[in-house]
Amino acid sequence: MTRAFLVVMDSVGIGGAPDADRFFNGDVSDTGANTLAHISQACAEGRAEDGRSGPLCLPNLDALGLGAATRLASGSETPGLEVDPSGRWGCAREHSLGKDTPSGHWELAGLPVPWDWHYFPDTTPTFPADLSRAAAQAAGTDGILGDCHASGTTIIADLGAEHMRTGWPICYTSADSVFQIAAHEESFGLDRLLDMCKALAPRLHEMKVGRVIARPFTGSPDQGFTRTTNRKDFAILPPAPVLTNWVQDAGRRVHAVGKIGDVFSMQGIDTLRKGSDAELMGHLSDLVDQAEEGTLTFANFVEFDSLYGHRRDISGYARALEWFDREIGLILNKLRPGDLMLLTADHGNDPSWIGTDHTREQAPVLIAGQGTGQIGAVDFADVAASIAHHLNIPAQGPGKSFL
Ligand SMILES: O=P(O)(O)O[C@H]1O[C@H](CO)[C@@H](O)[C@H]1O
Ligand SMILES: [Mn+2]
Ligand SMILES: [Mn+2]
Repeated sequence: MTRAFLVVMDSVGIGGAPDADRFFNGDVSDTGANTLAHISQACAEGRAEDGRSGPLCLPNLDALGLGAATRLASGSETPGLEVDPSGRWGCAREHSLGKDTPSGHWELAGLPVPWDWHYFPDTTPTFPADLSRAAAQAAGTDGILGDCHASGTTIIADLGAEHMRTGWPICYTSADSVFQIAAHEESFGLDRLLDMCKALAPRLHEMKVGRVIARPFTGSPDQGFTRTTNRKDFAILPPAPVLTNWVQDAGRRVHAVGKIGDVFSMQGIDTLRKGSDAELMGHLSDLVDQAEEGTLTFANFVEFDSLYGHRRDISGYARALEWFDREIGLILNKLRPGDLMLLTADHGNDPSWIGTDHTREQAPVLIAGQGTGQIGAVDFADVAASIAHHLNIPAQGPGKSFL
């Protein structure tokens, strides 16, 4: 028996999506977006010097094949990431029609999304009137604030004071299929916000809106407002069994780390560990020490995306990558013979790109513990099939093992 560790570096895309021209940030298509390559180029050119300096330094990820995978996916230069890989490596493309977290994770788990998500138009108001009324009713207020496309940090800066004065929840969306509700943890109440999201979720899921997301924040008009880590996503249930179910159905256990619990609505998950990315790294390290033979550990590190990609903060994204590289190096050293650790991403979020939304890109596939060599260009669903193959359990869906 062996163990598998599937680690999603949220939004660490490597460019080259063949269908990028069908995805947009505002009016601009995602053709040419490349999260990793553009960060490495900015670092090499001295354009990412805030809290760090010089060329992007990712020796552990590059040794696994990150630079090589980026060049394979997109042909882009990756200054600073130039070694010959000693891991198994390749790039993966997504087929689902969304470029968000559920689409990416479900497809990596073997289930390309079989429907078109519902998106709200980039108009104000963005929500149909009956939905806004239902949201106000769920909050017990006379109305809602926002009702538009927005960046989550900008909208609480703009509307946080009015929210505290009126008590009305701030409802907004993005280029993703999401209904987000921001509310103050104390003045509005965290439990009340979570109850409101839970009450609205079935109606939105019925419309094929992928997620209702609680976005609690703290602070004051004088001091400014800050989001807390009590974010919670209420996602549509996957419509068919996914990797986590396959593993459980074979009598094995599944350990989830981070937002994996929310993304799969806890389907097929035995244990869940949450926290900041720094805390999640500790949980992943503990699981490498303790996870039982035959188990799957499935982790997501979200802060690349939430703190830096959406905020278009190149230096911050580079710092996060360099931190992750140092930490994962320590964990890779602890893998046991036969273990597999596969690092990948669910979509891109190029911090040098226009707008604040995700970017359609290919994902890296970096495999530790299973020898050296190129796996080439594969599909997201092949990741699930390969992990099932490694664990010696039956797979479902369209994926084919590259191991
Ligand atoms: O700007 P914030 O609130 O971080 O929102 C971002 O987070 C959402 C869910 O991951 C995305 O759809 C994007 O809009
Ligand atoms: Mn994501
Ligand atoms: Mn995101």
